[in-house]
Amino acid sequence: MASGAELKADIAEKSFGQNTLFEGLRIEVPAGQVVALIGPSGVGKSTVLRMIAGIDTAYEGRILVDGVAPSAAEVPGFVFQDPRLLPWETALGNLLAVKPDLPPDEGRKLLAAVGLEAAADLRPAELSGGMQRRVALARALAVSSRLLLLDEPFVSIDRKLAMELWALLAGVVDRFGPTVILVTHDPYDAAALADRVITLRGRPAKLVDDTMLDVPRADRQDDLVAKIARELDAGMRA
Ligand SMILES: Nc1ncnc2c1ncn2[C@@H]1O[C@H](COP(=O)(O)OP(=O)(O)OP(=O)(O)O)[C@@H](O)[C@H]1O
Repeated sequence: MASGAELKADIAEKSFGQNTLFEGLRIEVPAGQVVALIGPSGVGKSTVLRMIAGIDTAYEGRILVDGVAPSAAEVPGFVFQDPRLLPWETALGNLLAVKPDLPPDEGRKLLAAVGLEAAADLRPAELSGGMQRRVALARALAVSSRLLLLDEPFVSIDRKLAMELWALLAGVVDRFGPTVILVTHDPYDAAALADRVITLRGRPAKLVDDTMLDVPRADRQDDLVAKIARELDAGMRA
């Protein structure tokens, strides 16, 4: 199994005009860790992801992915709030669109890993919303199984579907071992999935909490997830 990427972010300053989002924010993530980055809307979570991905380079400081700048590192897999699939491509075609050299058999295996072996040749309009989100996850894995950046992938879906997707993502993590940064404002996502939860708050945003969740993911029953989520929520608001 390929190991996940190692991340080191030392952001001296990140501003949009007069709006200083970060001043002295340091986050280090060892290979293969699943980190949930939580905090209120507008605190700067998505901006952190864009900087790690090398999409946003307008900051002072240094981000290293496996010891090199994001622009020189392997492109990460990105999952957005909405699946953003190409409507004219099949599920498999959507994987090949971002990774043209992916052998189709490998693409089918990735789709099978997210439970879509029978849907590889269907177009997005023929897929349910949950299935489209699975394709988006398989597409991210097609790009990289070493670093997955997930930006609110469970937002605006009901809890039942979110729980299905949590289980799916947990399976992907167990199988492929990527480093994952999961941005969410919902502490339930973090409680269900993360090894570690980092809470950001304020403007400029500070790292106000950094907690390891010691109970293995597979052993977190619903009531424990709810309890951890309540504690995280209280910490986010404190
Ligand atoms: N391209 C941009 N130009 C100017 N301001 C921006 C830009 N991108 C983000 N911001 C501002 O930076 C702040 C943080 O935005 P960001 O999207 O990173 O927050 P977030 O924590 O991910 O919020 P949400 O949970 O609502 O997505 C916000 O005040 C936003 O308006």
